Amino acid sequence: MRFVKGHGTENDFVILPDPDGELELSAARVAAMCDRRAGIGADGVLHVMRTKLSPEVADQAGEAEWFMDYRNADGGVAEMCGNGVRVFARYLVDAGLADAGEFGIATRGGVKRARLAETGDVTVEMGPARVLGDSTTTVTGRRYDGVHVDMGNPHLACVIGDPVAQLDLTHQPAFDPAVFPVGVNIELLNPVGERRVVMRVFERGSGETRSCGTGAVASAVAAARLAGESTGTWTVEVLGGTVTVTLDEHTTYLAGPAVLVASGELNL
Ligand SMILES: N[C@@H](CCC[C@H](N)C(=O)O)C(=O)O
Repeated sequence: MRFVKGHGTENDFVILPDPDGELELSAARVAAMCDRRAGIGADGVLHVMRTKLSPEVADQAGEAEWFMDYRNADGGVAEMCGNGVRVFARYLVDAGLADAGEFGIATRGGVKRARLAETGDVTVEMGPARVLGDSTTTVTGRRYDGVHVDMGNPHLACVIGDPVAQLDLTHQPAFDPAVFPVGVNIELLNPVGERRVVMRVFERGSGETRSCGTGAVASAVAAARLAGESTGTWTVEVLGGTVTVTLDEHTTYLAGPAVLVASGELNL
């Protein structure tokens, strides 16, 4: 079967075009594709299906022809992926499945509108960031306070005093399963200037990744709260580059590069 490989600030994905939903995408198959030694290697899979043929999101078909069925590297299903939507939009336009400009993409977290700029950047309206309270995480024995932010998927965004560059994120940071019964994506961040933060992330289902779009929005929300702000544009530096997050009163936007790097035939 045909695949494309792409990334958004080095959050990388295997894209699987399957318009009519013929592919049996088991968790084991996804995990095998995402394996960085025995497979193609990726943080997740973007399964491309027609919205109207996907019962989970068929109600979004009037606003979005294509459904981004997102899977984490461990094979688990996720509601949303911010960098994934940006790469998915780039793929749809390159494959001739959508016209450049603005269009909707169906996700388990609702329809997201994407816009491609001539520079190659893709901006996505991510919808409102819902702040649901506070919680904590523990990384190598140190406890950090954070904000629980729902971006369609769950986040705990922690503004910390320690430099994030020095953190060991090779193991799952501890979190409160009563607050996050289906797991959580954990962001750790330092403010480094006017509306500018450095972020690292440990993603549910993938481990530490080099970027996370929904996590960048959650981080901007946490940093803005600390600064006593609720709107504005924030620059989020991640290991794989830089993304821009705009918070307005009713919604949020994520912008940054989205590139396709390879395509080929997958031996199932
Ligand atoms: N990297 C993504 C988020 C992918 C899903 C996440 N791991 C989850 O399980 O919620 C992004 O760019 O937002």
